[in-house]
Amino acid sequence: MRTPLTAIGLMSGTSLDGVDAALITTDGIRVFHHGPSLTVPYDAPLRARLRDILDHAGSLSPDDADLLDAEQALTDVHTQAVQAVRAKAGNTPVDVIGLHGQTILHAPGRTWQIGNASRLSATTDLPVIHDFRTADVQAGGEGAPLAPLYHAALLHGHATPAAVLNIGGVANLTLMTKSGDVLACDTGPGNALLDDWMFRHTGQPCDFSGTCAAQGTVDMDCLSTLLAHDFFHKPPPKSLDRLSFHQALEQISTLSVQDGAATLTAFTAAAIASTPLPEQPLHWFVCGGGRHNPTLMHMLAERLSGTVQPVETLGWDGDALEAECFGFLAVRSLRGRPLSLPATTGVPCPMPGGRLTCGGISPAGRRL
Ligand SMILES: Nc1ncnc2c1ncn2[C@@H]1O[C@H](COP(=O)(O)OP(=O)(O)OP(=O)(O)O)[C@@H](O)[C@H]1O
Ligand SMILES: CC(=O)N[C@H]1[C@@H]2OC[C@@H](O2)[C@@H](O)[C@@H]1O[C@H](C)C(=O)O
Repeated sequence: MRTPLTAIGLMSGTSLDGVDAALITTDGIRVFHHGPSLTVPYDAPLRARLRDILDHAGSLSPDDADLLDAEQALTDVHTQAVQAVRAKAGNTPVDVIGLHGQTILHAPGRTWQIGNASRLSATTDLPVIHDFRTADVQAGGEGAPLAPLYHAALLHGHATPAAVLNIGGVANLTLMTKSGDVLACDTGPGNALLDDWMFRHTGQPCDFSGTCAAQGTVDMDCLSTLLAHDFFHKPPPKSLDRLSFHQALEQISTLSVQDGAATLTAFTAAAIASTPLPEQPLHWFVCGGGRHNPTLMHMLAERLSGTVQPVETLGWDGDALEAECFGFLAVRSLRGRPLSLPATTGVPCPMPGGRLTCGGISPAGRRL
């Protein structure tokens, strides 16, 4: 075992709701301590700017002035998150930051996360590992999902086959088989389509507690149309962009707000349940914001053969898991360990990744 390091992981997810930060102590194989975590929400103007960038990322140049300005604002929220976690942890020494950044585009052969590692390093006086996905994509992988090796580290010693299911803006799963193999993929939409539907029809950011969907009826014809998307004909490993299902809201546009919410919730659940897996999990452990939606959790339990429970039943924090993951991956990156495997991203061989940036700080004397 190599010396454990203390890392702060930072994740700005596809829901664009804010940056999650979490502190962990790990050697990149096992996790020795889960420290505090928190979310710093984006204010409405930053959220709107990020949404606009995401909608136009395909035509943006990396030196676009508005893009760089938004990136700076985004980075400064990340700095606040690091300072807040450090304060919450009693200013315990931290070795490294893992900065995922905000994905603004994800397509075959190209993945783009914004967030200025050099500025973050300078403002926090810490080394930063960032750009986690590029090496995988350049080697021919999907570049996502990257959480599986973290999920597998946490599942170590638990009954298998078991799955960890993250329902964020997009949903992704990790299966650990009976023999301990790890395989993974994005499964389809998570909450993002439902969020967009609710915002369009009610001005609310999401279907709080699934109450709107619970009042509606799933339109089976619309659901079949949604499930006919090409993505569901591809075998895993596979990954998605937040906008991959952008036509869905038009495809259900004639439905009432309640029936639309019910149909989109069923779409997320049915997409997960239809993912082809070599073994059916005995247990599904759910993390990400979707586990706060009882209508979605109920629809999942109806469609899956194993038990469906939030990851809190294992003592994990389902709102901090992705941020923790990028602290874990930062330590793996420093140690040259793979971040992805052929069965998690389709990369031809186990692939290290991430880049170290020390923006003006001296790495001397740091125990990396
Ligand atoms: N109380 C709640 N009731 C219903 N839905 C909720 C609730 N709390 C959170 N959510 C849903 O969870 C979403 C946020 O989930 P999460 O923070 O896991 O996403 P993310 O990390 O941004 O996404 P990704 O994992 O795709 O990067 C919200 O946008 C909302 O749809
Ligand atoms: C390209 C990108 O940012 N993908 C995210 C997104 O959000 C969920 C799902 O789609 C997953 O593939 C990934 O995030 C997690 C942290 C991952 O890489 O495992």
